Parts: sequence; C-alpha cells; structure tokens
Amino acid sequence: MDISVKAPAKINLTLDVLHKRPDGYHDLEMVMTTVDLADRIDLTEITGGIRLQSTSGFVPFDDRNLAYRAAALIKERFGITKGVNILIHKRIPVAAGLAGGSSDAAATLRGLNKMWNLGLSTEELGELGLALGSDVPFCVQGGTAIARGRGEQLTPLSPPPPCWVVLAKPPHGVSTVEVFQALKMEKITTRPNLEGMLNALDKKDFDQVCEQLANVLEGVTMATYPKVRFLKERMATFGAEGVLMSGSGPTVFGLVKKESVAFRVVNGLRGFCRQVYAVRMLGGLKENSLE
Ligand SMILES: C[C@@](CO)(OP(=O)(O)O)[C@H](O)COP(=O)(O)OP(=O)(O)OC[C@H]1O[C@@H](n2ccc(N)nc2=O)[C@H](O)[C@@H]1O
Ligand SMILES: Nc1ncnc2c1ncn2[C@@H]1O[C@H](COP(=O)(O)OP(=O)(O)O)[C@@H](O)[C@H]1O
Repeated sequence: MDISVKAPAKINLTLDVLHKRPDGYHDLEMVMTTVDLADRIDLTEITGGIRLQSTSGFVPFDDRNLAYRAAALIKERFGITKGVNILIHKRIPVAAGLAGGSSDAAATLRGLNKMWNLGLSTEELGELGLALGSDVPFCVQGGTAIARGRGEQLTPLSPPPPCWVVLAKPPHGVSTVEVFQALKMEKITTRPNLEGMLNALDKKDFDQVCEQLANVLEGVTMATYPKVRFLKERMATFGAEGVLMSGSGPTVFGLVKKESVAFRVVNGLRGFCRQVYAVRMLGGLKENSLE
C-alpha cells in the first residue's frame, strides 16, 4: 500500500519561555496553529531498509533527516523488517521557524502507523515523536493548541478565525539552538498574555488575535538578523493587520482578513524577499484532515 500524507507548517501565535531546565531545554508556553503551506510525504513499501528522496536540496538525504529518523524509530520500536521509500515534496522553507522537519517526521509517523497497521493513537505517536524533536508531538496532532513543557504537553483549542496568512522567509536560515543560547532570561520584559489570546480565539475575534500576537524570541533573532524587523515593518505598511516572527525565526507572518489585501502584501514584499507565500489558516483538525 502506498500512502501520501500532508505535512503542514505551524506558526506560533504566542511564544513564552518560562525558564531554563536542568536538561538544557526550556519550559515553554505557546499557542501554535497549522497553516496551509505543506510538504507532501509519499511512502512506498520496499524490501529492506529506508530510502529517502526529496525535491529540495536543502534537507539532509540520510539518517539526519527527521522523516528518515521517524521511520527508523518505528522500525526499531516495533521490529518491522519491511522497508520504506520516503519521498518528500518540499514546499515549507527549511530552518525557518515553521517546523517543516518536525512536520515531515510527524507525517511519516502517521503514515507508517497506517501502512503497517500499528494501531497507535495520536497520543502514542506524539510520545514517540518527542524523541525526534520538541515540535513533533504538536505536528502529529495538528490543529490549534497550547503547547507547554518542551512542547509536548498539548491542550487543544478552537481554531483561529478564518483568515489569510502571509509568510515571508528571509534568505538565511536560523539555528533554533543558537537562538535559545542567545536568549537572556533576565532581559525578557514583555511576555505574551496567554489569557488574552485564549479569549480572542474563544470569541473568534480577529482583531484581538492580531493584538495578542507575541513571541519572546523575536527580539533575540532580530538582534542578529535585522531583516526580520525590516520585513515585519514592511508587512504592516502593506496592510497586514497583525505581524509576528514564528518560532525561533526567521519567517515573519502577517494575518490578513481580505484576499485582496493579502495579495497586495505579497506583491509589495516580493520586491524585498524571494520566498513569500499567501496561504489560508488551517487551524482546525476536523475540517482539514491531515491524511
Ligand atoms: C522554537 C520552536 C517553537 O515552536 O520552534 P522552531 O523555531 O524550531 O520552529 C520549537 O520549540 C523548537 O522545536 P524543535 O525545532 O523541534 O526543537 P528541538 O529539535 O527539540 O531542539 C533544538 C534545540 O532548541 C532548544 N530548545 C528546544 C525546545 C525547547 N523547549 N527548549 C529548548 O531549549 C534546545 O537548545 C534544543 O537543543
Ligand atoms: N525533513 C526535513 N525538512 C527540513 N529540515 C530538516 C528535515 N530533516 C532534518 N532537517 C534539519 O532540521 C533543521 C531544522 O529545520 P526545520 O524543521 O525546517 O526548521 P525549524 O526547526 O526552524 O522549524 C535544519 O537544519 C534541517 O537541515
């Protein structure tokens, strides 16, 4: 049986870093949601091991690839002797703060669970996925959620109000490790208002969602990459109603209600940035099946 699985990108509507943990990770509190910019993973059963192909040269083609590692984990954990060819149709920019690698890993876990009839629940797939990366449990589940701890403690939320999401990825990638290393906890002065964002989502209040966007990593990444600030300012000038950097960056996203405005923002940005996308908010799992 061959299987194709959708692997959507995520954005962080809020991102707070609570403290550094003894294991080197940070305890986070974030509101995350999926957007309709997605990779597609084609899984084909083969005899023997794991083969990986990708339409993008920017990802590793060996066991450093998170999709490869997801397949290796499943094979090892469940003693599967069959092999799999993984073809990644890459659309999500790499090292962008959009969890492209984590989403590929999550999609591979979901797809192999089905292909090899393992009968694992979403929670069990998420627990497996945490060994691959902190964002993988959220990507397994999709939709909209509060993520706490390393990112694995998930509380599902109702989706944001429908809108356009304009994404602009500066030419450089960003290392998540380096951003967390550069973060000085004592320098965090303004934090996201989680209650405010939850209230906005609950009421489906687009303007309030825009007002409550906040990410404590934004200033850290901006200090090294001024292009992030530049793109944020431009996006707002061209008409985006709420603008924020996603995750550890450097992708900047803008929320826009009207299609005509979304395309005005895209056209305006194209003069400054090669990788610009206008996509719909996905946000809700039921109406946007990930399979
Ligand atoms: C910051 C976030 C926010 O959504 O997204 P991205 O910008 O990567 O998309 C995530 O927490 C990233 O998740 P992910 O990219 O899976 O991180 P991991 O591979 O687990 O960890 C990479 C490194 O980031 C740091 N890290 C990550 C997660 C966490 N809760 N605390 C940390 O300190 C650690 O230095 C770790 O070694
Ligand atoms: N399938 C994959 N897609 C993208 N990046 C991958 C993948 N597998 C491994 N990586 C590596 O993971 C790192 C982070 O990539 P990505 O998940 O795109 O970014 P981010 O964590 O910022 O959202 C990159 O250095 C990339 O080389």
